[in-house]
Amino acid sequence: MTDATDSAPQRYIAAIDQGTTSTRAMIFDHAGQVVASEQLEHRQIFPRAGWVEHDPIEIWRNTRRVAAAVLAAGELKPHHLAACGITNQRETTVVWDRSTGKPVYNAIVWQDTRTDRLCEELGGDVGADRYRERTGLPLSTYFAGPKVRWILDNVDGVRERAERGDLCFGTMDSWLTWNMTGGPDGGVHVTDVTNASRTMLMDLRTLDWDLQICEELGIPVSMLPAIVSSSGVIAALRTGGSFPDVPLGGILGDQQAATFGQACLEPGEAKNTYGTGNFLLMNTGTEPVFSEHGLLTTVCYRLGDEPARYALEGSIAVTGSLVQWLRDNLGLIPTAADVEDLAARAEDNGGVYFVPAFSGLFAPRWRPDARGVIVGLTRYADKRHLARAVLEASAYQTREVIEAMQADSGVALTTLKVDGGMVVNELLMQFQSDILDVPVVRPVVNETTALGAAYAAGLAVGYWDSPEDIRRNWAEGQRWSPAMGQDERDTLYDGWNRAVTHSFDLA
Ligand SMILES: Nc1ncnc2c1ncn2[C@@H]1O[C@H](COP(=O)(O)OP(=O)(O)O)[C@@H](O)[C@H]1O
Ligand SMILES: O=P(O)(O)OC[C@H](O)CO
Repeated sequence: MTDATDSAPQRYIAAIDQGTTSTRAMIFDHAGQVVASEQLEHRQIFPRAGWVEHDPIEIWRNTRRVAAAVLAAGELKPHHLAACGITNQRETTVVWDRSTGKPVYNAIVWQDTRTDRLCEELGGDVGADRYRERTGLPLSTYFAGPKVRWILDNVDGVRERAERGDLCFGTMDSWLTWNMTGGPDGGVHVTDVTNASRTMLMDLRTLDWDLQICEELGIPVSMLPAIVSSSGVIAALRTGGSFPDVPLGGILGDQQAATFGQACLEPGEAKNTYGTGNFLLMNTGTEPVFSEHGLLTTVCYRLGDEPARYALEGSIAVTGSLVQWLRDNLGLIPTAADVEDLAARAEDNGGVYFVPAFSGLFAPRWRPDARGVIVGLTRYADKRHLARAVLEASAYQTREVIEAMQADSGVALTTLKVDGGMVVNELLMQFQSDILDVPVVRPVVNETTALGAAYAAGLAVGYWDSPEDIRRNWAEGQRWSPAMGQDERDTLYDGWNRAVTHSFDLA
């Protein structure tokens, strides 16, 4: 349908990128260029050490606001949108009442470690590796299943309501999809295969819920969403919303969306996203590859009825959020971006290393007993060196994951494609290239997470013809090449590895 007042209306694709730090709404054109973008941060709630929560109502309100604002920013109307996609922070868990839409508890965020004891008990019962063989995931506080169990066990009356069929569980994609397609008035309760693959409840081969694991975790199947492909029209968005009657054509976990948006379409192609955490994913094709070096096996994406594509993933819990900690907890920088100038005022880290094991250590070491440490301090060290150590921590953790990925895949990385909020930091990108000794490449369109969701949605409605359009639209924006001597590289990385050992056994 075109509005008679429009002159040659170009149709566009919208994407909602609901991340750990903020929620964005973006609009893309056929070339994959950003037409408009709006973003709102939400509260990070820390009820006690190791607990991290978000308010689902605040996130839903922010989603509505940025969706309305992005149309206005682009001077567009909803009928200009051919489709909308959703991408989201993964594993973060919401349980809500299907008749009122009211969450029974805050969202428990993927960084939260309150389920550590439950994971120990589950591991003791059946052995941690049993979950990995079926779900591709190690038993860890990171994943949604144990978080659902915590809510059922610890929020009064919730288990009874769940067993009556009154409650819905979902990750952020489900929560937003349900609300955006009508909520209590007909909202659809779905999740896509990539998000389902982060719950520790889905069988990687059948792409369906593993009823035995659901039973072991005491999670009623009635509260689980239906699992859908990452690309395919799911429903029309609610008539009274910001994008009325626009087809919802794609859903992907944000790291899978970034992998898709970076055109990692063939086995061996990989990207690293520098966001609240860092997430390195390598496409491994239509067969899951199981890691021997501490990486996850996950669904990369599934387009319509095609065979799913799988990925090896290295998940790092704390990278960009360490910069937030420097800003919010220590007050050393007014904005996240200021960390670069502060770090640049020191020529090196002065021997200081910061191991940000705030949620334990994820890939490749998986040490839930670890906690954050700063080592190597002398009277010489000051806030400049601390800022540098904060940035270097992202680069060292990324090198650990890449070494594991190369060992698992047998594929030596020749260049690292990067994206996410931290990659505007040129000092970090140069250091990353130095410490890896490979070039680091940032695309012209850095918002590859939202772009990946837009591509999934656009493919579902024929706005783009094939994923090859993604490859054609991908363009190199900036490249950093190694400029560090091998001796310095080895000295720094040895210092990091020694520092990490001091973070163990502190939980
Ligand atoms: N110039 C910068 N240097 C380093 N970190 C930055 C910079 N700008 C933003 N960040 C960090 O990037 C993160 C936000 O990145 P983003 O990809 O939007 O996160 P998410 O998708 O997890 O919400 C924040 O943790 C912030 O501290
Ligand atoms: O919100 P991001 O971009 O940091 O991504 C968080 C991941 O999805 C957690 O698995």
